[in-house]
Amino acid sequence: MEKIEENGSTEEKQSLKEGSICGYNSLQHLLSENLKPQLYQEVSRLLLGLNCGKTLETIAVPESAKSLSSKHGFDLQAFKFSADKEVLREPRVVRVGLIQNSIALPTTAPFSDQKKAIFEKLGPIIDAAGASGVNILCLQEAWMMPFAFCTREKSWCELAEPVNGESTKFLQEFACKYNMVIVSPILERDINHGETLWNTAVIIGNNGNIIGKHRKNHIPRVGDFNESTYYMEGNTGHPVFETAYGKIAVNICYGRHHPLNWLAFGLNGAEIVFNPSATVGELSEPLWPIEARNAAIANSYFVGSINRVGTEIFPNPFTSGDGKPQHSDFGHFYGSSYFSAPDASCTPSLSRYKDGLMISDTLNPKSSLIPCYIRSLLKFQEREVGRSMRGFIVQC
Ligand SMILES: NC(=O)NCCC(=O)O
Repeated sequence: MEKIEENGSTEEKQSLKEGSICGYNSLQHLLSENLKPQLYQEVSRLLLGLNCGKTLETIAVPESAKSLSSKHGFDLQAFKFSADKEVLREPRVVRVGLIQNSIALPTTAPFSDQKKAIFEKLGPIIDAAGASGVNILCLQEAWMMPFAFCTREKSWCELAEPVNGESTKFLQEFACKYNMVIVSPILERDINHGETLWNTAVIIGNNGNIIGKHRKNHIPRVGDFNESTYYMEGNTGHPVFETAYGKIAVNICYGRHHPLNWLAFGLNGAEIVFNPSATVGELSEPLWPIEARNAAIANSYFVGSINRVGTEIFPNPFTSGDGKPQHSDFGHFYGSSYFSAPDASCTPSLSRYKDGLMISDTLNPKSSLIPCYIRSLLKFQEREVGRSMRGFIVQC
């Protein structure tokens, strides 16, 4: 996107409207457009780290994925984390995808139309992931609905679905078509237990089978994020799911602020942990590039962080008991999805305001040649902390 005119106030208004940073779609874009190439390289080295001593390599995606991205206007980026080759084992490369998206219709549209429009919008992005050979794909938190929890209105509960509901069925087709594991974070209605609502990630296997589910461990009660009106604190512990491509776990949104969540998933053997989120600039943007990346370093696994995009405006203004005037939106969901690796390197982030697909090749993080920054600490954690915690952890 072109930078808009130098006039501060016009720039500011435009940025607020679309969610850009002064006209740029990401911090990396802002820096690359304004710094001399050599300076940008240095800043990038410090901001994103180096993988095997080098800037992270990009990978080629097929023309069909590129044309889906330009036709449907979503950001598409693809990278490859490397490691030294082992002599006795082939590398186990897992191609992972993250999707961020805005809602597709105004929140005043009939619920069924809203959901259908999100399905339609996601189809081409999932197709691009499939065409690019993605093995494991993760969507954003509560991807099948607007993030209505701020409103505290009961009607939005209607959008909740059973684990094997409409959204799962929609994704099962893609899982089969592309032999792809899909992590689908939804608002769950537990029809077998009094219709209790949960914030749940459904793990769909590469044959379209349901491998399992994980329910969000920690509910935010911060400003507009009073989500406890809608769903319960999860009761699934810290499961790790054995998929055809590797062991994965899901630390849903607010759970990323709690180091023990990350540790527990690591102790249970996760190789890749996803953090599907819905979070806004004012609240968490300075934390966003730090927490997941730190978790990858501290626990020696890869992390895929996903945040939704856009500003969602609700029909009835609401307050959140925080003394602030009533308002009709949460703020801007700033996207910026990215991957982090155990050696402290990370990808640039996706756009701050556009839908996007981030692809990255990861390697078996337990391989002795993955440049983990603190491998010995992980061993210590497994031995000392694991001994005392294992009893509490639900193993899949
Ligand atoms: N959905 C959710 O857990 N939001 C929390 C926002 C944050 O802490 O970044």
